[in-house]
Amino acid sequence: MACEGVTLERDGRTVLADVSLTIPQGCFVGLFGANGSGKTTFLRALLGLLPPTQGRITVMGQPPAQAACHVGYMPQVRTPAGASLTGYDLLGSDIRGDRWGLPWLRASDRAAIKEALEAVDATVFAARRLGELSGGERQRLLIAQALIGNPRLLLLDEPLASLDPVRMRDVAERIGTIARARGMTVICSAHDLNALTGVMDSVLYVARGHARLGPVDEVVTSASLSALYGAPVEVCRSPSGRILVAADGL
Ligand SMILES: Nc1ncnc2c1ncn2[C@@H]1O[C@H](COP(=O)(O)OP(=O)(O)OP(=O)(O)O)[C@@H](O)[C@H]1O
Repeated sequence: MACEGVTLERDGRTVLADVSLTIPQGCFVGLFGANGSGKTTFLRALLGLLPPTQGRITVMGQPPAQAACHVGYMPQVRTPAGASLTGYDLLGSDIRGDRWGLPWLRASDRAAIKEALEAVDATVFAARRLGELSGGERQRLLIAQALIGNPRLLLLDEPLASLDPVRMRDVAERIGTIARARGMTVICSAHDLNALTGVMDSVLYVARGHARLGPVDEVVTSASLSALYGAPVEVCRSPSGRILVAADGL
């Protein structure tokens, strides 16, 4: 996907200004930035839900709305269907767009559901009602839902929120594995950089209306982030490789 001179506004206020970047197919990008910096706004623009006020976005060479059938999306505000539905109902209704559920699905649809559930290790609770699952378990089902249909571009808005640290790492690695196997591009917003290190190829940082895309070692440095934020940002690495980004307001 590519952005050329893209400006995005919400309610007449500029959120991102004159952003130009290219994400090659198959790249796993971690999307970071403070609250309100424009991560969700950017993802919605890639879905074709928010047209740029300036510039051009292309997804697989097409305008976003035309490419939407190749895009899987897990929104940040998650309101899964009724609490009495099971995970299988959730994923099945997504494929069929109706209320009939798994028994009416084709064998290929069932295989797609099985693969998506296995990808996030959610098979074991997929037959239980959504209302009886923990927040993290429901979250894994929603990631599975976004994987259905074999998207070429997967947009995940804070999929790791409310997962415990071990599960966070596990889910991130599972998404990375399936993305590599399918050659799928992933843009995954998160607040903890360390949850995605080793999985992501690049980081995309957004701040003050600007965006910076590149390898972790180039973008996540004190100099680069201080320039992006327009204020001192300190980046430290622990002996084990964990990255700490510290600044007022981050
Ligand atoms: N529906 C909306 N109408 C008007 N303004 C909005 C709307 N949604 C978001 N905004 C504004 O757009 C800006 C960017 O919000 P956005 O949700 O993209 O940030 P974010 O980086 O995803 O934040 P967070 O980390 O808190 O989820 C914020 O100033 C926010 O108040």
